[in-house]
Order: sequence, then C-alpha cells, then structure tokens
Amino acid sequence: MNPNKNTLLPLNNTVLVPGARFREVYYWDSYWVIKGLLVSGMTDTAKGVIENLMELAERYGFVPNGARIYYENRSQPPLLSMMIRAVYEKTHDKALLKRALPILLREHAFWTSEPHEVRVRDKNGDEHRLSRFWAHWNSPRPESFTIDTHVARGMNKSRAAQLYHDIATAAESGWDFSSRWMEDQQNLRTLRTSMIIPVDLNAFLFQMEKNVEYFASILGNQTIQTQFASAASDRQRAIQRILWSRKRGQWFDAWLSPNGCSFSENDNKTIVYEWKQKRLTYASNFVPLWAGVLPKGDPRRALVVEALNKSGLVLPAGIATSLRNTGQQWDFPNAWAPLVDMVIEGLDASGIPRGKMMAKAISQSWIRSNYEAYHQVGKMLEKYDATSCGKIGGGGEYNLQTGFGWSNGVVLSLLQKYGWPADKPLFCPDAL
Ligand SMILES: OC[C@H]1O[C@H](O[C@H]2O[C@H](CO)[C@@H](O)[C@H](O)[C@H]2O)[C@H](O)[C@@H](O)[C@@H]1O
Repeated sequence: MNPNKNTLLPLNNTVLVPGARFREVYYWDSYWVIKGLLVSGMTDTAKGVIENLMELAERYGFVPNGARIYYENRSQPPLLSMMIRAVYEKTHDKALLKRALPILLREHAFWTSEPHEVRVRDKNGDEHRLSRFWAHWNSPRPESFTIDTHVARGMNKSRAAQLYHDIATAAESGWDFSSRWMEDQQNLRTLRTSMIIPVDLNAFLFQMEKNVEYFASILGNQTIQTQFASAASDRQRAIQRILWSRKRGQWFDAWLSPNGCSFSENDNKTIVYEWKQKRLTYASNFVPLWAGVLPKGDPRRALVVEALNKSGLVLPAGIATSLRNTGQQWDFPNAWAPLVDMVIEGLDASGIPRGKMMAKAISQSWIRSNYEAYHQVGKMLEKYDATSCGKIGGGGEYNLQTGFGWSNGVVLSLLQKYGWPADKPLFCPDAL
C-alpha cells in the first residue's frame, strides 16, 4: 500500500476491523474485539492488536479514533490500558507491561492536559480536575463532509466552525451522535460536546490510573505507582464531588458554563469553570460502577443497582442507550454491545445479589436477541433495538452495519462467562 495514495495508516501487525463500512482499526472497538480474541484463544493476535495501537500512540502521542489519516485530529474512549490488563491477566507477560508503561504515561498526559483537562470547584470551594472530549478540528469531517455542511447550513463562519468542532468532538466520545451532547436534546445544531464533563470518560481515566498503578507495582516502579495511586484517588474524589448524585443513585454529566468562570487560586491564569449536572438518563451514567469508582463493600453500590433497575434503560432485549428517541444512533431504542457489556460486568462485580441476578438476566436477553437477529439477517450487527428480542438497530447518519467486531466479542465473552442453560430455548420467546 502506498501511504501517499491511501488514507489508511500503515500498521505492522494483524488488523481487526469492525466490519462493512468500517474497514479500518477503531480505538475503543478494539477492547471488545480483544475480549473475543481471548475467548477464542487468539492471544498472539490480541497482542498484535495492542501493538498496533501502541505504535499509533507512539507516533501521535495518543491513540487516534481509527487508523485513517482523517482520524488524526481526535482520539476515542481511552481503553488501551484495559486491553493491556486483559491480555496481561491471561499471559502474565511482563515484557508487554514494560513496553506499554511509557506509552500509557503519554496517553495519560494527553487526556490530562489542556484542552482535555478542565478545572471546576465543588460546593465547598475545593478545586478538582476532570477531563472532557476535545477534537482538534473545526471543519466538516472528511468522512461525512456533505452531512456536516448540511447540518451547519445558514450558520456564519465562526458558528459553523464551532459546530464542526463539537461534531468531531462527539466522534471522539464514541457516541456520535446522541441527545446527550445537545443543548435541546433533539437537534444536532445544538451540539455542545466540548463543554461537557462526561461521566464515562472520567471513569475510563480512573481505570487507566488504577491500571498504571498496578502495572508499575508489577514492574517495581514505586515512583509511578505512588503518582498514579494519588491521581486515581484525586479523580475518584472529583467524580464523587462533581458527577455523583446520591439522591438519584447514579452519576450525571456536568455541563460547563461558557460565561461563568473564575481563575484558579493556585495559578491565576487557569480558568475554573462553573458547572451544572444535567440529570438525564443515559447508559453512561452507570459506567463508574464497571470502572470500580465505588470501592468494594461501599453501600452506594446498592443505590446504583436500584437506580439502574428503575431507570427505564433495562428493556426486554438489552440496555437502551438513552430514554430519548431522536433518530440518532446513540439514543433510544438502540442497544450497543459495549454499553451492554459494561453494564453487565458492573452489575456482576457490584457484590449486590440483585445486581448479579440482573447481570445474568440481561446477558441472557442480549444473547437471545443477537441470536434471533443473526438467524434473520445471517450476520452479527453493529447495534440492536433494546425494546424487542431480535429487533435490529437503526438511526443515525449511515445504514446499519454488519460484521461486527464488538458485538462478536461481547457475545463470546458472555457465553464464556455464563454459558447457556440447557433447558432454555435460544430463540426469542414469541418466535418459538
Ligand atoms: O463515519 C462516521 C463515524 O463513524 C465512526 O463511528 C461509529 O463507528 C465506530 C466503529 O464501530 C464506533 O467506534 C463509533 O462509536 C461509532 O459511532 C467513527 O468513529 C467516527 O469518527 C465517524 O465520524
């Protein structure tokens, strides 16, 4: 392949792609692809997937959205450390950790420096640092150029540039697109992605910090171990003070005020934003349970399990992404394998008996629905519809894609975890 005539970024190891339209490596998809590879005993291939991402991170200082030239302006949800942990737990390969550590430090610096990192104060006036998504781009996305220019029609140059930035930033979040990032929760023209502190991103960064602490402890690097233990505990405190709602038993995204801000006491040049939780229901509100933000035995875990149970997101065929049907793909009624997996794993690890039961029940309805849809379409799908067993997903700017990397990975890992009860039919109840 001639890199001057192709948008693909060259990689040195086996490449696994999501499928159909998506013929290149994607960052956060790779975590669930690796889960599937590990279930299939393909550990070396999984290592190769990680090596590809590490090479990209060495080249750019972060892992790009995907292996295409037009994805160089942004990353995606940072799950590299989770991929490394999954492979390490199978192989105990210290050489992998040794190679990964400096790369993870660079990736951490990318997410914890401006403009990704922002400062906010809690109700007691204590200052905290949390991160947001932020693409370095303010033009239409090359891969969806006509669509983006259409969305920005009639806007003046600077308003359009701001919108293009928030569109690309939504792509960095992996949730492209969702009412979650819209001021009025229905119109793409009101996207404000870069002015939101997202729950899931900070949960992923907490995990990254805990993983780096763990890897450093294995490698005997006490300085990094201590530094990251303290980074994780700072973020845990910030997540609890800014994003948690005890009353609602879940975490909510915080919206930054573009006008309301002051300067940091420690350094009078850095902006400290005013913020407000937007208390809307999204599957991402429950990601911190998966990421272990609440320690083992913490009574708040039971509140989260109860809140999820009553959220309206748990439906007959999986977990809905949101409660709002906007026609966007990261909204109701779509159910996505990565979100379903994080919810199931979080419930299972909660230590709450009801949570464990819910995890198993959601897993069964998900496997059934995937199986039924496979039977109808002959392929695994990118997303499903949570409202009814076997129903396929839709919405958004492109047609439903088949293949599909993360759906395959999640179904394999759930089958490995729970098996399938011999006395239970695999087809949807009303299809029998
Ligand atoms: O081409 C449109 C957009 O497509 C990608 O996003 C969607 O597919 C990815 C691959 O499965 C997935 O990681 C992402 O969560 C999906 O929303 C791409 O990541 C976007 O940057 C791109 O504009």
